[in-house]
Amino acid sequence: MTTPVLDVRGLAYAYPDGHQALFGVDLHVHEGERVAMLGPNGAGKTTLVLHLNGILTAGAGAVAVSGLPVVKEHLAEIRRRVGIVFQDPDDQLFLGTVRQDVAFGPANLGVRGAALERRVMDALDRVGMADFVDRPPHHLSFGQRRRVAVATVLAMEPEILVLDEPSSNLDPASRRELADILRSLDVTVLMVTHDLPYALELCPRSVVLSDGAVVADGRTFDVLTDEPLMRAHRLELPWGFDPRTVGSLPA
Ligand SMILES: Nc1ncnc2c1ncn2[C@@H]1O[C@H](COP(=O)(O)OP(=O)(O)OP(=O)(O)O)[C@@H](O)[C@H]1O
Repeated sequence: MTTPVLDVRGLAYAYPDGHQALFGVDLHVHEGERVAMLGPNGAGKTTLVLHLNGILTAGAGAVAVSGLPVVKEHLAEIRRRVGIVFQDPDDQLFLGTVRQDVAFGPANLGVRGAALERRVMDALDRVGMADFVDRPPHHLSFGQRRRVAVATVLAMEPEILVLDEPSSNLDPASRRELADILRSLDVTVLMVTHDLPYALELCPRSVVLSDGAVVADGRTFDVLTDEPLMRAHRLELPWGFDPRTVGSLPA
């Protein structure tokens, strides 16, 4: 078996106020997988994500990315390997033009000149935003800003792309277009979402986190059709949506 791109073992974490948010989480994601992380509000999904690039430090257990432990001395390399797209694109776009925002990360890694411009244009091409390179991000629509936020992360050439609620606040066409983009990327994906049809459409595998622990890990179709599991962990399909009539991706 190859080394997982993402290897989370026995991860436990309590916030400084004493609230225990994670209890011994295990999660292994291999190269090229697209995995959805599902779970009710307060399950610990964001807390887990914040451990993946060292924003939070494990209380117990360990996280490694392609074999490299997420610890203080490796943070710069870990942050190159793990690209996190946060729910609000405005957390990631703060410069005057789309070009500057997408160039920011690779420029910090020392990429310069034509190589930097290539990285920027490649990343924008992959999200269909190359025509917007000279525009101020704050003049773009929310959906366009989310795509640029994805490009800022792709420009770092990460080994794993972590997305927090990628479909939230998108209109149906933008939601579908982003799904097409995510499917076309040749990168390992971990996607936190409450949008269960999106998980089914994009991710062959889903992990369910509830009360800080993994309670299911398997084919998305199997998870979404396990009614007792769904009920026990407050997961609800949209009214009228039946995974059986949509089919599923191969595991
Ligand atoms: N800074 C904090 N200090 C104390 N407790 C916190 C803090 N941030 C989150 N928590 C608690 O930790 C638990 C897990 O929160 P987390 O944000 O990871 O859940 P989540 O699964 O991402 O939820 P959601 O689906 O609502 O985004 C919750 O009970 C939450 O109240």
